[in-house]
Amino acid sequence: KIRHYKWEVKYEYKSPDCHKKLAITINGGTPGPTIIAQQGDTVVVELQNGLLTENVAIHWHGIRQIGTPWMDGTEGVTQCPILPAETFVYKFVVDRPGTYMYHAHYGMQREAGLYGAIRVSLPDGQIEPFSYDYDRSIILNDWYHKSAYEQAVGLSSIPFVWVGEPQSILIQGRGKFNCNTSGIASGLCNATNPECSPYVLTVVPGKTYRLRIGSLTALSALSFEIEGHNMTVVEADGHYVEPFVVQNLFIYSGETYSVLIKADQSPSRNYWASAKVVSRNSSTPNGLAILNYYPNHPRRNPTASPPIGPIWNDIGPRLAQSLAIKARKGFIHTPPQTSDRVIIMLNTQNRINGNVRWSINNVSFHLPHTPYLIAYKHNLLHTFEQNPPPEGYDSANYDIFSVANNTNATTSNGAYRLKFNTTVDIILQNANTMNLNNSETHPWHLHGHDFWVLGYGTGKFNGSSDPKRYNLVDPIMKNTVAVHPYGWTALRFRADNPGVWAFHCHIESHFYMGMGVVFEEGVERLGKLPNSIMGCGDSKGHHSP
Ligand SMILES: O=C1O[C@H]([C@@H](O)CO)C(O)=C1O
Repeated sequence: KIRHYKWEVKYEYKSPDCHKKLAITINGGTPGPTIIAQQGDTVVVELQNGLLTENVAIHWHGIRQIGTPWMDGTEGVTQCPILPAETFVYKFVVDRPGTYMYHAHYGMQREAGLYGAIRVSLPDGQIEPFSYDYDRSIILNDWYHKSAYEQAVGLSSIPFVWVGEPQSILIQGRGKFNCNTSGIASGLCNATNPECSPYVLTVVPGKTYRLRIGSLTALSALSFEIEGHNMTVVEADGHYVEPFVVQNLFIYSGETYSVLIKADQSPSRNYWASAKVVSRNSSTPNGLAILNYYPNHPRRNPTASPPIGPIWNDIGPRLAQSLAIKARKGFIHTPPQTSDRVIIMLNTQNRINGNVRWSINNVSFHLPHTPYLIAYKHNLLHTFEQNPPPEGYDSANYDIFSVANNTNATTSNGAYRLKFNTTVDIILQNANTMNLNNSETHPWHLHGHDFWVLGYGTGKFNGSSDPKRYNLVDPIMKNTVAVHPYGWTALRFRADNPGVWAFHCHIESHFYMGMGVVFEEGVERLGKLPNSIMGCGDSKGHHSP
């Protein structure tokens, strides 16, 4: 089946947390429309750029784009940006059931509100390996009052201006900023605006709900919980999870989960759902929504106070949850038992030419003006640096626990070229930031593939002993995974999808500050590129014959 959507993207005044802001909307909304499709369907999105003076590009997060790498929506990697007043047609197949998302992938536009959910159901006649009565989705986000543009300029200025903690946490596009905060001009914040009334999930007592939860936060790692209700985790990034029960779900930007919730508490009242910032010492108030037990009034506040949530700096339970996520029995994709190449990626914060940047093996990434996909396919290799980034770092002499100088750090747009159909291991190694005793959580997202999560560890990865502890039996496959503070995460994937693919920290400001890399694989196998992705940089006039 073809699922056809017509979207207009434009700026509008919105008050998702009661505070008025220019937000980027799709057909008038943020979040935008949910794409609902069935496995094997073709999704067609006719996107009209109604922003007056800004380009745009939309990435279909978690969709592998097999055979359509030019539809990945990553500006500078897979396409030229879409100019104002132009229409670009995205067309791709959703080949796996599960919970996915879409969002802007140009500059820092995602955090202006350009995002939404994709839900892919099983083909007719097939059933999920778990049962539920109703299917619902929410996206968690954090929200800033400053524009994405102002933030981006601050991040690349000298002196550096950090974006700081978000003003609000949004649950399905709704949050609550305290309008009585000093310094808020009158008329800018209205606590009774219906746009910022909390999101309400109405449940029928006794029924079981599949709640699909995605996070597209710009910065925050979150803990999500529903007062008095356990959640059974059954899906992660489109893959079935061997079920386990949690009271709170840790979720990092770019991840999706499905949890089962049974409405088995007293039906005499409503309950709070809460999303709290963890991993950063944040002053952002928890995002709140209402679990409404029918027939209580949906707007009646729960009688109890909202759950407080876990302590922000306790890594233990977050690591424990990461380790608990395994592929579901009967749905295990066994990984290749060995790999052809191992790339170790040291994640550091550095100062380069006076700018605060993030680097991988001391190389901070920046996007070229000619998208890589076009450059490789049309042999425009002069458009980016041909020197590939390093395969590792001097681990014997590097102390990940101290503030390092990294005076040799540079910026580059060189790419890793992967031999087609080989197996690649990536070890993401975390380290101290430029601040004493500080290491952050980074959710890394890979375009075009799902990877196996082979293991996590604390401290420095040991290349001879740690691989012996890899889970090669039932590892989960994901497209986004957390690297915990001072820890490492090991991934494995098959370079079997011809194209050029970004791999980056999903924190919007961190990618903007250079925290990413690009992989090329099998571009020579691709047919002619569509003309619609061309037109910028040296791809001008390079229309396919
Ligand atoms: O990239 C970042 O910069 C700040 C801080 O390290 C410097 O102000 C921060 O918390 C980040 O995640």
